[in-house]
Amino acid sequence: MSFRLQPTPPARPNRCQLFGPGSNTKLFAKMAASEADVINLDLEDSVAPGDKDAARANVVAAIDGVDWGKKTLSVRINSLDTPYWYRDVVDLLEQAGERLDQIMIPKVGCAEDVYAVDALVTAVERAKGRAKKVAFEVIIESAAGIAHVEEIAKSSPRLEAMSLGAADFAASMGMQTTGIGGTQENYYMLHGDARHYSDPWHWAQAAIVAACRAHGILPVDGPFGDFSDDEGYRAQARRSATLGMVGKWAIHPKQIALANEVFTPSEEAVSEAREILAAMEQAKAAGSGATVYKGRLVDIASIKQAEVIVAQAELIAGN
Ligand SMILES: C[C@@H](C(=O)SCCNC(=O)CCNC(=O)[C@H](O)C(C)(C)COP(=O)(O)OP(=O)(O)OC[C@H]1O[C@@H](n2cnc3c(N)ncnc32)[C@H](O)[C@@H]1OP(=O)(O)O)[C@H](O)C(=O)O
Ligand SMILES: [Mg+2]
Repeated sequence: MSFRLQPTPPARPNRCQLFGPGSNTKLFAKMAASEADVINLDLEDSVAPGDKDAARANVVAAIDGVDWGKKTLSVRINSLDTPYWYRDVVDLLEQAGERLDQIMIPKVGCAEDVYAVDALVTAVERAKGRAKKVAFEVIIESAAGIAHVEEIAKSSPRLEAMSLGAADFAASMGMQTTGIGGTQENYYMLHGDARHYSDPWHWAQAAIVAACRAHGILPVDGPFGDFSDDEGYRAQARRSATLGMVGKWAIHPKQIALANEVFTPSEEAVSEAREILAAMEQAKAAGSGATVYKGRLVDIASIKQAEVIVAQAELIAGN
């Protein structure tokens, strides 16, 4: 470990972020009753330009009018290249109560984007005497966003989470696809006659995870558009979890259980992690820094790996 210790991310469950358009009030109670850890009420791309004002008013009313239980409640504002975002921020913080936990800033391209929202949020919070500081989450979904991912990750003490937005990211990168996440038919290696599919999202996800882990932010995988494809969602989510992401978006209620399943460590994984910790306790008592567990090496680094699994399980069990 560096002399500068790796900061700890917020200790709250973030296995599934369920989205719903702010213009569709019929969904709000269903979202609140769901098993998602985080709710994202959307003012951005799922809301048509003509519905922006009504959606904003719906969301302001729903923040206090709906019982969101223990969920993290987040509102996605419009991006900084639109005329809508400042009104989103001002109305949310002037008119909604303190139940609002988080603002999601989409299409962040540089640290200054977050700085601008922070300045406005801070001014309105002070003017209104709001006791609770609202947190931020950002979406990396452009070439600029991924190029500046580390400076974005350290852009504000309000920042708690960062997601990959596969659709806008693909468009910004000029990728030849209309799919939102998942396997891409033309992204393969040929070995003889066999096609071996690679993951075109992998490098961006890995960059996000590294930036987040370096700065104490939760890395989250974004949407998977084909909500009729459970196995495709599961496979994408498993890759994300293996890389170090803590959760994934759901754009349909079908996807909530899938996310919760993948991002909750299995009983088997937790008991194996506890066995590794016990084996290392014995090794340490015997004056050794390494031992053999089920025929494989475990050492002091294995303690930290096992602690990640146990900590994830305890965090979820405690909520
Ligand atoms: C890609 C970029 C993004 O911006 S993703 C995030 C923004 N998108 C959204 O917020 C879309 C959210 N989803 C929906 O609006 C809908 O799910 C839908 C339009 C995709 C489908 O709705 P539909 O009603 O047709 O679906 P049904 O199968 O009939 O619904 C069954 C049942 O579930 C209820 N339902 C539907 N959606 C939700 C929801 N989001 N939350 C809670 N409940 C929901 C529905 O009302 C039905 O209920 P019932 O009638 O059975 O009581 C990204 O930025 C990028 O760039 O990548
Ligand atoms: Mg987007």
